[in-house]
Amino acid sequence: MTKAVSRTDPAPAGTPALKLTGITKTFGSVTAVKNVSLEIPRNQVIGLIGENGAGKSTLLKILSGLHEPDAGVMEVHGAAVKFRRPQDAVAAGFGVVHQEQSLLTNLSVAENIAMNALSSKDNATRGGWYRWGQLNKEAEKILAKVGATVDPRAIIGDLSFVDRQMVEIARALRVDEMTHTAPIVILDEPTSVLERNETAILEREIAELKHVGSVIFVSHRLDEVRRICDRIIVMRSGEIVADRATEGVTEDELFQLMIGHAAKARKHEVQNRQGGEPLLEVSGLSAKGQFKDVSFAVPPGHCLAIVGTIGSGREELVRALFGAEPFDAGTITYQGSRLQSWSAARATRAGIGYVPAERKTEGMVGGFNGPENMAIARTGTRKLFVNPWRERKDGAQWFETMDVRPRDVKLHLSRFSGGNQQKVVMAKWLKSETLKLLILDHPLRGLDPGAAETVNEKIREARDSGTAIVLLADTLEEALDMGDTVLVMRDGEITAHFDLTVDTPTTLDLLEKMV
Ligand SMILES: Nc1ncnc2c1ncn2[C@@H]1O[C@H](COP(=O)(O)OP(=O)(O)OP(=O)(O)O)[C@@H](O)[C@H]1O
Repeated sequence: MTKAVSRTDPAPAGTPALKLTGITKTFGSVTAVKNVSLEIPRNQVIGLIGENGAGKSTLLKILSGLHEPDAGVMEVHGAAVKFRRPQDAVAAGFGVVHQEQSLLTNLSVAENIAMNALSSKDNATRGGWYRWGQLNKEAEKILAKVGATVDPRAIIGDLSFVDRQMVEIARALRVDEMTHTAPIVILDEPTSVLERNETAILEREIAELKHVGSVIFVSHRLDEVRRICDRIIVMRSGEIVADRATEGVTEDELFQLMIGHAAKARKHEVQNRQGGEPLLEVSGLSAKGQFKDVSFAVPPGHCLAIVGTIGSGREELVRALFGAEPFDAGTITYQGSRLQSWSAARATRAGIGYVPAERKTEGMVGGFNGPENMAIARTGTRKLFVNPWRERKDGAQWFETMDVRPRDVKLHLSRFSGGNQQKVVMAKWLKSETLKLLILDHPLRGLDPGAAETVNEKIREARDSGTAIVLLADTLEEALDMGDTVLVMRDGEITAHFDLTVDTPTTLDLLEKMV
């Protein structure tokens, strides 16, 4: 049961929007959130950071009514609350924007925004009929509040990714209209799938949000957290280890607070790895409406980074290289042979690995444990004849190498934090002895800076031992750091090709060719 809090019954001035005292949540032997106490005032943007598995998602799930804490007290605008289901959290004024977008792409903006309300009784319907005029008007009002200029009648599927994200935020804010409570908006890595230039737009909008309510912002990008947030809370092993005003705290300090030791920045030195027969050669490759006339070559032991905004066609291109999507003109030559009929199963048999961005749906099986996931055979099923003891021993070694936490090889992958799942998906490919080409679609997405460095190190090791890498990086800095060559794509075409052994482009040079 949730005690309703309303603007007509305001809490005394200075009462925090949210107060947690001694919140604890345990799963079996793991205490994911340990005795957490914090206060969030109205009209502040709070950053929540921590390593993979630090307990951020669990805390957010408690705030959004998905988990009940084992102990502790939650107060919203001065009143104690207990959330048993997500609707209780919505009724108390919590709006959540999850990591993965949850909009229905075939419905309009207004319909999606209203959906938050349609499950509860409000004035969106009368006598069972939706009042479209009213829904559109309300959507327009809420969108204006977040400064978005999206047409409420537009179909979600036609919008850019950033616009969709704005609709997600507007929808989260809908709780304000429903409950007349200053909302507490939770943004769980809302920028992790955005390119830097798109992030800038969202950053401005988030800064605006604090005039309406309070914001809890989770991100692994420390520079972004520093720019957007007034205060930064650091979690480590389920506990709050620091709560700092943003002013005067540096990225290095934040990093140290998160992991407990100093960063080991290591700049990638581009060596001249050119030369030798290309392992992969793409010539005039086209797929209608996705990419056009794409040509490049990748020798063994070479990393090709491809940058571009959403809609540049680079995701579709790499999926075509892996045989997961068709192409209708041009040629792919691999190990000297022109590919005739190509499929993901053939690609895998030929030593090509692919780590998809959508790892939850394509990269892992949540109901298998870590070693089982790493042993998944090419067809997506487990091998028929496995030695379970070996599988587990091998898995345990990779858990160590990739620093997967917890080191529990029996635990189903669905029970791991997002970042730790990503490490297992990466290990699955990196451990393959027959790997010749590794295609990585946003391999660092969701990883904390320490884990990202570990994964990059493993990618470099694979490259140095002769594996060719095609990388869709999360950031331009990452593309420049990891790539030997950088290709820029815009609207399906290659707009620039930088050979980093001779060219020294800046992120701005890349950006110019992207937009
Ligand atoms: N349903 C569950 N069952 C068992 N253990 C869980 C469950 N959910 C989370 N955990 C464990 O709780 C700990 C905290 O996980 P949580 O997902 O909150 O981390 P996080 O900080 O959000 O990490 P990330 O940045 O990787 O998303 C981890 O050790 C995780 O394995």
